[in-house]
Parts: sequence; structure tokens; C-alpha cells
Amino acid sequence: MAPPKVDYSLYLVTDPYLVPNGTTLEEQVQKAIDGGVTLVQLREKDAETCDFIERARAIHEITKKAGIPLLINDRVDVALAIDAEGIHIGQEDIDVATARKLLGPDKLIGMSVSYVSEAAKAVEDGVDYVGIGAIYDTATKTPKKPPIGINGARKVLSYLSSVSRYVSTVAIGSLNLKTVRNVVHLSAVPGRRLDGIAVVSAIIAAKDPMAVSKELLSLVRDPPYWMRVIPNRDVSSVLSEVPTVISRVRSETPFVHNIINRVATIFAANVNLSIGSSPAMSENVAEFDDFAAIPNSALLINMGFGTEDWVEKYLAAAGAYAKKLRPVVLDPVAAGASELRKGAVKSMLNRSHFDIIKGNEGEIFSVAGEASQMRGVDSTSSSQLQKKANVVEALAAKEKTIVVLTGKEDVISDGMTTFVLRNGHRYLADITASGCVLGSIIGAAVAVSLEDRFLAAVASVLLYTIAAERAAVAPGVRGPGTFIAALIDELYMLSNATANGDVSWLEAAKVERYVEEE
Ligand SMILES: Cc1ncc(COP(=O)(O)OP(=O)(O)O)c(N)n1
Ligand SMILES: Cc1nc(C(=O)O)sc1CCOP(=O)(O)O
Repeated sequence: MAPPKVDYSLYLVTDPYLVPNGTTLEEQVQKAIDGGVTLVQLREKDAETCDFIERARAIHEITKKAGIPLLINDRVDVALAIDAEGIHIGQEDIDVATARKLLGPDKLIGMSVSYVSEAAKAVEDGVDYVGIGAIYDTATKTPKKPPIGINGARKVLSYLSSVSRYVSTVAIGSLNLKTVRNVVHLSAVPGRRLDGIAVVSAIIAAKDPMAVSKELLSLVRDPPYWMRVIPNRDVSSVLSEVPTVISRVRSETPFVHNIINRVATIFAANVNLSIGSSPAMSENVAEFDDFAAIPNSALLINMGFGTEDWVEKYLAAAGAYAKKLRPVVLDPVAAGASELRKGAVKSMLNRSHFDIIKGNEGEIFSVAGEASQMRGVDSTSSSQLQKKANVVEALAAKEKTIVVLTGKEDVISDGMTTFVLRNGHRYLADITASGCVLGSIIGAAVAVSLEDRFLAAVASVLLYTIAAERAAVAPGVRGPGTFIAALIDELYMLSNATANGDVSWLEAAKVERYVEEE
């Protein structure tokens, strides 16, 4: 079923109160259209009818010249008075049947929806499009309902993909240069994605509405790097690229910004240094933008400590890196251990994208919404490989990410290809933060291998687990304590050997592609 001809990609909704001093709403709209806005809605909440009509006529002249539709917010009479191309109505405005009767069959009718039930009613009533929101809290208006996040948009899209009539969709509510990419591309479900975004303040209040519109339009239309998945990966070709990633970490010294729990800090910094990367440990929001601007940076968010402002802090950091197109690794430490942690992870995934999600079985199962055997921060390993592989693959596909599930066997998936890795040593389970510091290695690897995050994950796990095997039998290692020092030594030696062309250690790799049995 082909979508209708209206281009909803970048839908400007006006607000007279947000226009910067020294310019007019008409000028802002004209510049926004010059930047690529594809549809305009005139939204005047307080204007007298005669003023509303006068302004609508002026804006209509501009949109007609540009060949794009003008819709009127709420007011059928104003739409009829200027022969606008349609209206947008909310849940408490005029009903669709009456509006259709007044406007006729050819005008566009859009309706605000937050939930599947509202979308179902709007479809039944015959709307042309729905405005899904509010995705996030917005300062532009006080919403009557809580924000629905990316997951809420996904639910509505999923429902709409199942109905026979094509009803177009735009998302609304704090859509701006920081949020658009994630909302548009993460909310997509098989066979259906948002047709566009509706924007008020990011354009209307902008000093340069043309530039902002141009950028927003490309963020809507151009899929981000994380939407590209390399199909049909085989073990030997991925393994052949592992030394390149490890060598590049040593030669390019990527900057790894670790937001990590206190138990792991020193260990993580030493591990980063041992493989040639440059660690920083900071939770200060004031420096996130500066760190993200470092060309070869990556961010690790290790949710080890549940402080009060943690989610907002993590999201501020993730937003800073997303804006610079730099990678973010999420370690949902003890994700299923408490309601606080479950809610925090849910909120994070609902509001941001993560390039790699790494956790143990209990953590990954919890993130995926599956029942897990989680106890504290340890993970039992009760699930069969098949279950683990299915959960990891489904989560990776849903979140458009790479998922690394660690354990006796490590499972890595990009949603299409799943590898099982069987290296490592039991001492890793006998020391604290062994999982956390793997996140720091992954951060370094993905910083130099953004174009192939699956490879970065495989390279990191192999380097770490094979180093652990060697460390466990290194001279002088008598138990977990001496193992930690030997592990850092081995990481250092393997990384240097690889950079010098000696990749013999990789012969120990035990990797296979997971193929589900019939
Ligand atoms: C595209 C789009 N989506 C949603 C809205 C909100 O409409 P409504 O619920 O009627 O709220 P107000 O705009 O009247 O404050 C919209 N205007 N446009
Ligand atoms: C007009 C409107 N309607 C919403 C809804 O949820 O239905 S949110 C919203 C305001 C969106 O403004 P901004 O782009 O500045 O966040």
C-alpha cells in the first residue's frame, strides 16, 4: 500500500510567541520553507478570528508559492475561510466526521494521538495522518498526558502497520537536532516508519530557521550509520579483521570517556591504558560536550550506581555523543536487580540510542523484558544457548544495536548475525568489575571501528577473554589477586604484539556462528 502524495518529512507547526525579536512569523516560515520544510500548520491559540484569518491568508500566500500544504490548527472555519489544504485537530476538538463534512473529501485532516486506542479510533474515523506525541516533555505547551517516548511511537506504528488503509504519521514533542535521529530511526518497526516529524520551537525560535530545517530534514531522511547492518557475516572474515581493530586502538589512541561505578574505576582506567586507549572518568555534565567533540572519542555508560539524577546525567552524556556521531556503549549493570534499575534502563532505551549494549545474562534478559534468574549483580546461567541467542538477536534487531551477552559462553549479535564465543577463564568470575572493564575495551574498539560495531564487539571480547586465559597460567599467578595484574599485563602484551604483526594468539579463538537448529 503506497503512502499518499503529501510529503510529511518536515512539518512545521507555528507558535507566534516563540518568534525571535526582530523578525516575524511570516519571515521565519519563509526561511524554514527555504530550508526544506514540507508542510506547515498555522497554530494560533489566542488570536481573534479576524486576526487568525488575516495571518492564515499571509502564510497561505507563502506556502502556495512554495507548493506545499498549509493546515490550520483546530479551526475548521479559518481553514474554510482561506481554502487551506486541511486542518489538525486534537482529541478534544471537533470530531472527524463533522470536520470531514464541512471540509469535503479532498482536504487533509490530521489528529493528535498518544496511544494505540486513539490511533485506532482516528483510523476508523478516516483521518489522513496522525501526530504521535508527545514523544518527550516540551516547554512549548503543557501536555495533558505523560510523554510516550520512542516506545510509545513504536507501539502506534506497529498498530498502523497492521491496518489496511495507509494513515501517515508524524512524531511531535521536543523533536530537535539532538532527538530527531533517534526518534525517527529507532521507532521504526518492520514495514513501517514515521513519515516525518512535527516541529515547533526548534525551527520557529531558531536564529537561522533555514539552516536548522535543512539539518532536520537530512536527519529525517538519511539513515544513521547504526541502521546499516552487514548481512551474512562469516566467522573467518570477521576474525581476519580483528587484528586491524586492535592495532588501530594502539595507533590511534581513542579517548574513552568512562562513566563507571567506583568499584571499577581504577581497573577500567588501567585496562584502557593497557590496550593503548586514553581513559577519562568524568560525571560532570559541564564537560560532556567537550569530550564528545574529541574526534576519536567514545562513551561508556556503566550504570553501576543508582544515584538520584543518574538517568538524566546519562542521557545528557549520550545526547552529547549522539550529536557528534560518536559511539555510546551501555552497560546496564544489575538491570533486573531492582524496580529502580529496571525503570532506569527502560527510560534510557526509550529516549536514546546505544551503539553497543553489553551485559551478563541476567542484565540482557532484563533489558529485553525477559524473565531472568538475576540475583544481585551475578547472573546464573540457566538458559540454554538457544534462548540466549534468540533474546540477544531480537534485542539487537529491535534496538538497532549490537548486543553482547557475557558469560561462560559469550553471545554477540547485530540482529542478523549471531556469534558464540567460548574463550575466557573462571577467574573472571572471581574478581570484581571484570564485566565492567570489558565495557571500557569495547568503548576503545568501537571508537576506531564505528563502521563495523559488530567487529568491534567481537575483537574486544576475544582480546579480553584470550588475555584472561593466558593470564590465568602466567608465571606467579596463584589466584584472583595475582590474576588481575597478569590480566593487565596480557592485554598490554597482546595489544602490542598485534600492532607489531604477531597475531598468533588469535589461534586460540573459539568462535562459531550461531545457527538455530530446525
Ligand atoms: C502535527 C501535530 N500533532 C499534534 C498536535 C497537537 O494538537 P492538539 O492536541 O490539538 O494540541 P494543540 O496544538 O491544539 O495545542 C499538533 N498541533 N500538530
Ligand atoms: C503542539 C504540540 N502538540 C503536542 C502533542 O503532544 O500533541 S506537543 C506540542 C508542542 C511541540 O513543540 P516543540 O516541537 O517545541 O517541542
